[in-house]
Amino acid sequence: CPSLSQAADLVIERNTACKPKPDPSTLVFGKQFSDHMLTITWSEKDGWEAPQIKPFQNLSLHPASSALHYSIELFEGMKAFRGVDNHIRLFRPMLNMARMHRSADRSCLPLFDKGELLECIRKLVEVDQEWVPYSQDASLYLRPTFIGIEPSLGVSRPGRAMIFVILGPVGPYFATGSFNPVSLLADPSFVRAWQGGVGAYKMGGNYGPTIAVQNEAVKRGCQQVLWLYGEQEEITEVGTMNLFIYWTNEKGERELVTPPLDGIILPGVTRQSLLDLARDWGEFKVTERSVVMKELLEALDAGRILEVFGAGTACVVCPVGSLLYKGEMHQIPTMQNGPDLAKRFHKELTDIQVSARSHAD
Ligand SMILES: Cc1ncc(COP(=O)(O)O)c(C=O)c1O
Repeated sequence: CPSLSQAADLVIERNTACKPKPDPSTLVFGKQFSDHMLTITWSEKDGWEAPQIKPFQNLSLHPASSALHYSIELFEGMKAFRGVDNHIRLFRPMLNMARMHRSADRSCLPLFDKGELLECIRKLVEVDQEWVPYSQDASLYLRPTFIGIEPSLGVSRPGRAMIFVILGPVGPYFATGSFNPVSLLADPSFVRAWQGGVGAYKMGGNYGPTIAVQNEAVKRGCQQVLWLYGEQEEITEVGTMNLFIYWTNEKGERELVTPPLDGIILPGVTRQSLLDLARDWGEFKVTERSVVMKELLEALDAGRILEVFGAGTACVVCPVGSLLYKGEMHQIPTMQNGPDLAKRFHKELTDIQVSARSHAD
């Protein structure tokens, strides 16, 4: 980085009109924001400017800004938790910084120092620490965002850019006690990402076009989209979650399978964490490989599927109960085979998030 933005240079302007904090039981994802935000601007000419923490406010952008025209935009999604010991912790944040760095590189946005950015984010969370809910069911969602703000309509590498980070409290994905399986639409006529594309990067441009497909899923009585890929109909990921299948494989072994990081799926922090936990337990085979629709349906028919679930920051783990494929609804026995692996992962991960146990990368 030509001129490194340093956390030590942070300028903090405190908000003198802080808002009342919402009741954690009434939170709706993405609608409430805290009192402060972090901004760091960059220009080709001057490099990174001193990071600023300032009152939460609107951005003022040139209408030709490249983020608005060519989707030169990327983001991250991560959470801060208030632990049982009242300490506030981020969950494996360096994995998010590393993913953000890769997305920046692929977006032709300037590279940044991951450790320094994380320090600025930590400081922001400290300034807004009262926004981290005093509840083990709720958390503070962090949305680091990186945009091209080049004031020019030329389709080229932006000469100006801005990182900003906003925060908002979020409630539990599942209402207390419920862990309801979702239904998925698997329709091969829709494609989210492809080989050589940018599916592995968290760019805004990957998400906007999925909304119409999500609406189609709801129209057909499903809650989420299972994205398939290619002639073989490889199973890739679900909505904004990575996918896991727990089954008895063709050799008769108990196995947890998840699609590989082959450039099509997002390398999820939760995905990595489940793989780490399962390998640590050593109780069943853990495999990263692609599974095609035909294999999944054959295994279902043969009664070999134990559980199917999604994994992501929002829900941690989300059980899948049915699959609508070519007009036929297939039931998946997740949560019916006990002991439930999805539930065990959910408990283990949420316990780590609110405890003083290691959060090491
Ligand atoms: C497309 C997609 N896949 C998977 C995930 C899960 O990633 P993570 O566990 O890092 O939240 C997300 C959410 O960020 C996502 O948007």
